[in-house]
Parts: sequence; C-alpha cells; structure tokens
Amino acid sequence: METISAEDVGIGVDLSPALSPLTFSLYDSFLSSHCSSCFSLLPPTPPHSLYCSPSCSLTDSSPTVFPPDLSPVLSTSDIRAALRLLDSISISSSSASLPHRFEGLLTNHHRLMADSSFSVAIQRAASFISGVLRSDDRENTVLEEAAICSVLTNAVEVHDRTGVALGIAVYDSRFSWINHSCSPNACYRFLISPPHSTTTTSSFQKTLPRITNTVKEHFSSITSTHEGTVRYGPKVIVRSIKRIKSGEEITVSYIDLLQPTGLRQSDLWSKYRFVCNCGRCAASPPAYVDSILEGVVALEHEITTVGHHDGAATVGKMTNHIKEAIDDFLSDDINPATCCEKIEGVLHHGILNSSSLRLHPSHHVALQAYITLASAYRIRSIDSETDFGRAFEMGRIGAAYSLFLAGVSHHLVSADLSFAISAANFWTRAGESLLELACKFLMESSGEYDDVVKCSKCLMLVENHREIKENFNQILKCAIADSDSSQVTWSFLTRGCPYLQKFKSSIDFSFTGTNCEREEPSVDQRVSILLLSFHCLLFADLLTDLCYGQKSHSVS
Ligand SMILES: C[S@@+](CC[C@H](N)C(=O)[O-])C[C@H]1O[C@@H](n2cnc3c(N)ncnc32)[C@H](O)[C@@H]1O
Repeated sequence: METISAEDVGIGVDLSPALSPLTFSLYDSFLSSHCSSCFSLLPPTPPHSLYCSPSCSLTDSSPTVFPPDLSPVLSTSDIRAALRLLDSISISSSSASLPHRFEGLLTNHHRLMADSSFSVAIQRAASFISGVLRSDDRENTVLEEAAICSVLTNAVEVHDRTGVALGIAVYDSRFSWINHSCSPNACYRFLISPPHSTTTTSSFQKTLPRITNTVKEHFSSITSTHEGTVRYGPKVIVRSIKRIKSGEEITVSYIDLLQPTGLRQSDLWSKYRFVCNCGRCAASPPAYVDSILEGVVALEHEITTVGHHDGAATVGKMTNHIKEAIDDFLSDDINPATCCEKIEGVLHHGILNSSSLRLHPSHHVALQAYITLASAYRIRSIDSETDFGRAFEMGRIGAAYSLFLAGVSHHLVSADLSFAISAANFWTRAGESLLELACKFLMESSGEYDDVVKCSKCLMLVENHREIKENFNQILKCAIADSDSSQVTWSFLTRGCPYLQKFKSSIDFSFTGTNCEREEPSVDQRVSILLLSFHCLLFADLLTDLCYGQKSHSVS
C-alpha cells in the first residue's frame, strides 16, 4: 500500500487531521514521569500514579504489565503496545489465519519470522501476551505474533516538543500506509495533551488536501473499528515539507536523514527489515547531499585530484579517530577537554593536510564531530562556573560550533528541503547558545540593549512567509551574510579555535588561510551577538513552522 496525494499541495500544509493511535506505549524510563495514557507530564505531587487524571485512567483499559526484556529485538514498550492492540480490538478468526495484514496494517510476519534473530524473541513475547490476555490454553499464538510484527513494522517513536522520545505509537492506515523515503516530501508531529484540553482539529479538517490510500495488492478487509472510538494517546498530524503534485506519492522518513546511504540502509534494515528503494538511495551518481555526507570531497578540485582510494582511506582513518573520541566522551572515560583536543586535532589535520584531503564541513564525519564539540564546550562552560572568564570562553567556542553546525545544516537544507527538521533543531541550539553568551554580557550591563535588538524585516517575514526559500536567504542575509559586523562576530566567536578560524564564516566554508585575532567586542559587537541569537531563533522558528505548523520560540 502507499498513500497518494489527490491534488496539488503547497509547502507547510497539514495533510491529515490529528489521528488517534490504535495502540501506544511509553518507554519504561518515562513510566513514572509521564501519563501512560496521554503521554503528558504527570503532576509532581504524590500520590504516585501512572495517569495524569481519572479520565486518562478510565480510558486506558489496558493493563500495565512488565514484559520480559527481549532487547535488542523487542523492547518492553513494543510488547506492551502489541498487548494493548490485541486488548482493544475484536479479533476475528479469519484475520488470525492471515497474519500478513493486521487491522489493515502490514505485519511483515513472514519476513520477520524467517529471521531467527527476530523469531525467537517474537515467539517468547507472543506467549507472554497470550498468558496475560487469554484464559484458554490455545497453543497457537499466531495472532499475538501478528500483533507484535505489526507493531515492529508500523510503530513510530513519539517525541515531545523538545524532541525527547517518550515512547511508541501505531496509527491506522491513514498514517501507517505512508512509505519511507530518504528524501521525503512530508513529516509528522505529535499532539500530546491531557484529554480535558481542547485540540480543535475539526475546523481545519474541511480544508485538508485530499489524499488517498492506494491498494497495490490484494487485501480483503480494512477494519477501521477504531475510527471515532479511541480518543486517547498521543495524536499525529502529517504535514507537507515540499510541494506535492496530484498523483504523487506522499512519503515520510522513518530514520535520521543526516546519515550517509550505508548507515541509513543499515538503520532501516536493523529496525524494520527492509531495503529502501527510494530515489535518493538509488541515485547514480549519488545525490549531492550524499556526496558530501559520505563521499570523499576535495574542496580544491582544481588544485588537487584526490584518488578515490587514497581519500577513502584517509576519511576512514579520520572517522575512526573521531569516533573513538566521541565514544570515549559519551562513555565518560574522557574529560570534555581531552575530547575537544582530540577531535579538533583530527579535524585540523584534515584541512591542513590539503595535498591528500580536505573535509567538506558537512561531511558526515565532521557533522558528528561538531555536534560533540558544541556539547563538550557547553559542558566545559558549565563545569567552570566558578571561574567566570573561563566559563565565558568555553561558552563562546561552544556557541561558535553550534552556529557552524547550523550553517552546515543550512547548506544541506538548501540542497534538499527534507533536512529542514534537523536544520530547525540546529538553528535553535545555535540561537540558544548565542543568547546564553549574550546574557553573560548583559549581566554586566543590564537593560542596555532592550530597544536595539529588533529586525523588523525578518520579523515581518516570519509572520507572513510565503516563499520559503526566499525567506531562508533573507534571514540569513540579515543574520550572517550581509551584516557588517558578521566577520568581527565570527572572529570573536572562534578566537582560540584554529580549526573554525580557517573558515570565512559559519555559512561560507571557503578557507581564509589566516588566523585573525580580534579585540574584545565593542558594545555594538555585543549587540550583534544578541541580534545574531535572535536571528538564529527566528530562522529556527521559520523552519519549525514549516515542518510542524507551530513555533518553537516566541521571539519578540
Ligand atoms: C509502515 S509500512 C508502510 C506501508 C506499507 N507499504 C503497506 O503496504 O502497508 C512499512 C513497510 O513498508 C515497506 N516500505 C516502506 N517504505 C519503503 C521503502 N522506501 N522501500 C522499501 N519498502 C518500503 C516496508 O516493507 C516496511 O516494513
């Protein structure tokens, strides 16, 4: 099955109403902090409960059970979701004999059961579910298996507004028949709210574009018994992130798209057991974004011709060194300072060693490195809180890496709008880290800048955007490219960081070749950092609004 648009659709349009799930389950780690029914935060006051309100407790008839740990194949939340799915539907014997589809959803039952790494865990979980739900002693657990396979094939991770993954949910065919693409034209967002809060979807349902599920194979019955009955659990809304033509397939991404082809494919295989047949994966030569995410990129083609083999070996070595440093950092065996030293050493070596290779700044290796460095400098800043000067310096370099990361993601989003969601997150983080830095200045001179930090041009564009790409570029112009002080600001942010100083700006990746030392920023330059932070947040808002139809910040 697939889902097709029945009409032309513009960018940033909701394609579905808010759909309630067929089943859902919180991850174990959130059972004590979030409502097991609606996923909203539990009130902090005792007595301890799994639900935020009596109505959530009443609507959730499914028993909260603690299944066996069958990781990495099945999480306890997968098993709870399968149990809830079975518990909430009326099962007909015909569906039991045909586990290819379950409640209209693909199960991949044969594929998953043919794989011993999956089948053993699925059978154990099926016996557990059957023990909880059934009093009869039927040996055959094919129905339970089908429910588990259906969850494995169709469940999506539910994120809150800050991007934290709270659990999983499975939706009916209006969502679950949407296939994956590594260059999707749609995305989705969740509505997480207690049942008493009103989320009005009916008003915009009338104006939703028409989309249709198409049946490509024989499939006898879709039992939409849940329509209009299940009103709890996190809701999902599908939204276009590109223009979609009538008759075109609607696709979303099931995985992180900021990965090179090989990693995306292994991610899809290990999580969903399918080989992606999307245009980006099949493109030959590879799509531009893949050539920079995974390929060997010599920035100076005209000077150096990098033999693919030599380049690949060098990238391989650099990847390993950087990966080691990141793994050490994540496992707490290394302190953030050593991590920064190691990673910056490798990156610096990569660009200096220009006779063999220069890393493109949005090369996958570099992308992971920038994410780690932004976080390591932030930790170093927090750790040095008693030493204001040092905390400021670390915060400054952390902000520079965050800004660079945002610039890199902008480069990718300019080539393919499907990166808009990741870019929105990176711009948000850049804006927040710059704002933090600016606040440290402001602590010294409070109230001084209140009237200065405004950019009516951008504010107007964000309020009233029509041509998304034009606005991207206009805000970037205001924020970074056109600003007189941008060079000074970039030099200030990157001082003491030889790697970043090699780049002209956070969006211009050509090399300066010199290290420019600057003095402390003047009051005007301090204002420009504050203004820059607002621009980053505005840009993040624009992207968030495009992807989710809601703003992440209120910048005024
Ligand atoms: C959530 S379902 C999507 C709807 C599904 N095509 C159906 O017929 O119900 C996910 C399954 O669809 C198939 N699928 C989705 N996207 C795909 C892609 N890009 N390439 C190959 N198979 C895909 C895989 O079998 C996957 O397990």
